[in-house]
Amino acid sequence: MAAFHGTMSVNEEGHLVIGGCDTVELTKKFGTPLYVLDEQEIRKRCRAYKEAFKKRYPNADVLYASKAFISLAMCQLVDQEGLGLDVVSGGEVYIALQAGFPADKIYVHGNNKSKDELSIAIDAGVKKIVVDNFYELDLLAELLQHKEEQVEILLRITPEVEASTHDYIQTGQQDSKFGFSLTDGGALTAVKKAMQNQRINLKGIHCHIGSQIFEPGSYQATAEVALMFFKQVKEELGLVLDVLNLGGGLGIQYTADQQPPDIDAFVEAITNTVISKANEYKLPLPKIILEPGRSIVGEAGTTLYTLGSCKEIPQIRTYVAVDGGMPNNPRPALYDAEYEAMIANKVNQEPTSQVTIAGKCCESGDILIWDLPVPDVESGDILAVFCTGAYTYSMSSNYNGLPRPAMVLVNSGNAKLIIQRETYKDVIKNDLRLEEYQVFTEHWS
Ligand SMILES: Cc1ncc(COP(=O)(O)O)c(C=O)c1O
Ligand SMILES: N[C@@H](CCCC[NH3+])C(=O)O
Repeated sequence: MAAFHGTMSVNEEGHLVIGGCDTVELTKKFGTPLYVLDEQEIRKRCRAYKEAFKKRYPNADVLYASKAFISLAMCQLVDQEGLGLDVVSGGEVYIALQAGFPADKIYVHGNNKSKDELSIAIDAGVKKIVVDNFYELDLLAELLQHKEEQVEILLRITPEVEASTHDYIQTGQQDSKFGFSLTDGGALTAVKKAMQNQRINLKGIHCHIGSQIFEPGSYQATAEVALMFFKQVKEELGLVLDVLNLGGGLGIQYTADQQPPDIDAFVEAITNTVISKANEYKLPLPKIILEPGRSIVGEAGTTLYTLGSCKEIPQIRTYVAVDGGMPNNPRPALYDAEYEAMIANKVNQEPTSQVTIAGKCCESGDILIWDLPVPDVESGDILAVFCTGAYTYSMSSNYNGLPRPAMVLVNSGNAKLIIQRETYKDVIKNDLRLEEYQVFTEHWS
């Protein structure tokens, strides 16, 4: 049987319970597919990061990487827990500000920020920018000529550390679209350029080596590279950098065979390396920033689906389809991501067979789980897919005209609807009819 996560348990009816809520009852009230977020689990993980630093390295900030999952309620929750926010687009800045997230705790990332995105952020009081490339440095300089403000920046460098994870989510290797290169001197040139601009306050360096990573050693290697660069900047340019942001990326336990380090051990490994290397290079201890996404929200999420059609191919395979699929969770199709799941209304029943869980899209690749052990199943049963809090809703689409599911935040027997289910009307809310298009062309001529 798949292992429980967070506050999960089973009740007398043999139903899966999350945050004190019977998941079968949740589906009756809110329909399926339904994303369920375990509030206590999210808060616990935010606190674990904060605590891990507080007891051994207080000069640290933890930012939640909102790309994993952002919504108004999630921003509020993260703010209540005292974390900052990593955003990656004008849209994410907008959501954060609409949620009332403090602008001075937001960091703007991205490898191709537009002038508008930068300008809107700065005007709204968001003044911490992680600069990725020379184009952006020039854009920023141009923008700041017409503004009063000074901005704080970190320069993203490519540490040339290859983390062990799926190729699509590795970002620290030399051949990567992200960051200034160390080997061709680009990173040092960027520092010089930033130092020449009075409106730019260069605080430090950012590195992010990828996502769903289990080895603290990859972070230790990254910290070593970054601090070596701090040393070079100090020796060659006389500038002492204050901030080292080592990105996000700590992995989670999607399946029983995956063993991520716990948050405390992960932070300990990083702080030990930073302390020892800073001492070795005679540098003051920098502020450390981490920006976890998946390890905050991933295991806290469960997606509930209703089982529908079934196709049995004797001696080969049985496909059972759910009422969602790749539009709500594109990760299996994109990365061959594996998930564990159980039948939420038959938790105590022993498996009798294996079935393959298919989505409802017109794609053979729309398979959520291959060969899942299940008890006897029938249409109408509820499937709970675990660890779907990160990179599911945030990467969802309306493919095949499917409305996005609703989301509830559960805690102590209460379920709060934090994202409404899209309607068919929502699916066409931006569409215009041909005659409306005519109106636009007349406008331009
Ligand atoms: C710059 C940056 N920071 C933080 C994150 C968050 O990563 P994760 O969700 O794996 O913690 C990402 C995504 O990989 C990222 O690109
Ligand atoms: N979207 C990826 C992770 C990329 C993280 C963003 N840099 C995933 O679902 O695993």
